[in-house]
Amino acid sequence: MDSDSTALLVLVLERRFGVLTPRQRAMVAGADLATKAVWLEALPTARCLDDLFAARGFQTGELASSPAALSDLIDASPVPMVITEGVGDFERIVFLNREFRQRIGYTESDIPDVRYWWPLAYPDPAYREPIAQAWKERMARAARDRDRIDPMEVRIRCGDGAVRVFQAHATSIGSWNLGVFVEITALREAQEELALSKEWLEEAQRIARLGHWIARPEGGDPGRGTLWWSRVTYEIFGRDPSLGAPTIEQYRALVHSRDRDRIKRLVAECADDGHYEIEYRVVREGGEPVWVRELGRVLRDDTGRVERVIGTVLDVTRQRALQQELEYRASHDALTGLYNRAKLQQLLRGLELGYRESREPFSVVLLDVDHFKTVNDRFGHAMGDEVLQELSWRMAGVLEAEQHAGRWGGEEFMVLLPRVDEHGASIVAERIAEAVTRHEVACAGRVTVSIGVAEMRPGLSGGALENLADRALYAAKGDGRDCIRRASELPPG
Ligand SMILES: Nc1nc2c(ncn2[C@@H]2O[C@H](COP(=O)(O)OP(=O)(O)OP(=O)(O)O)[C@@H](O)[C@H]2O)c(=O)[nH]1
Repeated sequence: MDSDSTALLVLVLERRFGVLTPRQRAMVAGADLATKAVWLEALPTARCLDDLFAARGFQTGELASSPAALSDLIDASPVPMVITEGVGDFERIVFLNREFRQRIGYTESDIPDVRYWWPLAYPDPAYREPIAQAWKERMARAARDRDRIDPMEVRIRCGDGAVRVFQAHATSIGSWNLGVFVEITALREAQEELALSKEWLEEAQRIARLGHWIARPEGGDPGRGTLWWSRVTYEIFGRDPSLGAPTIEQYRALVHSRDRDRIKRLVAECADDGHYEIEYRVVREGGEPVWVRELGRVLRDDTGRVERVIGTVLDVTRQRALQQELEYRASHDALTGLYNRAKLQQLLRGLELGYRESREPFSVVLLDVDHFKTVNDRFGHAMGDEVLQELSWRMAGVLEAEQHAGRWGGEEFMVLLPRVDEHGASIVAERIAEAVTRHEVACAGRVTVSIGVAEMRPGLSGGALENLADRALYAAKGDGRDCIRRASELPPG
């Protein structure tokens, strides 16, 4: 009986406080029944094992000697407990403690043996049968080995109709079995709620293309260490989650080589509050490029070492593409694909500024299609459009990378030539004229252009330079068209 009471007490204590140390086990084994009784009585109010072992003030010879007294103590346990006798379908309910009766809502008269218990606790046969089978097998094994069963999670329909979740533990003591039902309904509900919130968060992040992550640098070096990524972060970076979390080095390998150092610098130099924001390219496996916007926060310890970096990552590939398209449309002529007037003016301002600061020469070429009205009148406006497109491509084809061609308006075009003087500009103009007139343009036949060129000079504004080129162009028109005139050769005025 004494070893049985020790086993019982150890079980009860471990359910409440976790696994006992060998010293604590020895204390329990060495205690007489009266002391054990005191401990069990103090169990509901004890905060820790030391509290319990310090409990005094309850001594009755009766408790020490009577098995009935032991059931009184079990009755006081804050955990639902049941004492049964025998195994299998004939497992007889001997005793249900107060907590069991109150929480699970049945009394001994409701469940004389387990055959009554199963249908009450588990009304759905599809759930009941495997549970009953597993319980019987475990109890038979526990009885044979005088051991405990592996705890089982069960969803019990209680007397009040509510389904509660318990972790059922049991141990066999002689011909008796002690079942202990630790309720984990709140835990499971919280876990389910958490899982659901996680699922919703993930779904919301998937819709928004937004992931989050935590970096734990090694030795304060943000370039080395481990990362935690949310599921959507894996999707954005195109990494298979089954490969596990990447190291910081593996993450850096996914970042476009031209952006890596920019990120490193930003993290190292970010503002006092630790926040930073950056857009960079990620090259996914297979080479697919993705643009991301990262918002991060660097957390440092008291010595200033980087402890953690946390942040979000947003896939902005679509926005980037849209932004690029808008920028393209705002700066390019829809018909010819060359720069539009606004962009030419902006480039002209830039060149003018450079000239003022360092006297770097540049020239403007202004070009107008000759008798273009006739093309429209003879072949129609659509053919006129085609002629303008064809001329644009021919013109762009003779220019170098930094030489900018654009449509100044109607059938008039401008070319900006950085680091080119008027002489160089007239050579470029000749090349353009040659490219335009060399072949006939579709069914419009041979098309010619008149060109004016002008070089930036001290005291001129960009607008005045453009006027000069315009005057040179008019001179070319006046001289019979299909020719080039330089501003420096114009009569004064
Ligand atoms: N098809 C087409 N025609 C255009 C476009 N923009 C302007 N034009 C036409 O270009 C013609 C320009 O005519 P004018 O200014 O009289 O000049 P021109 O006929 O080229 O004569 P010169 O410049 O004196 O040689 C007009 O008929 C405009 O309608 C365009 O985008 N497409």
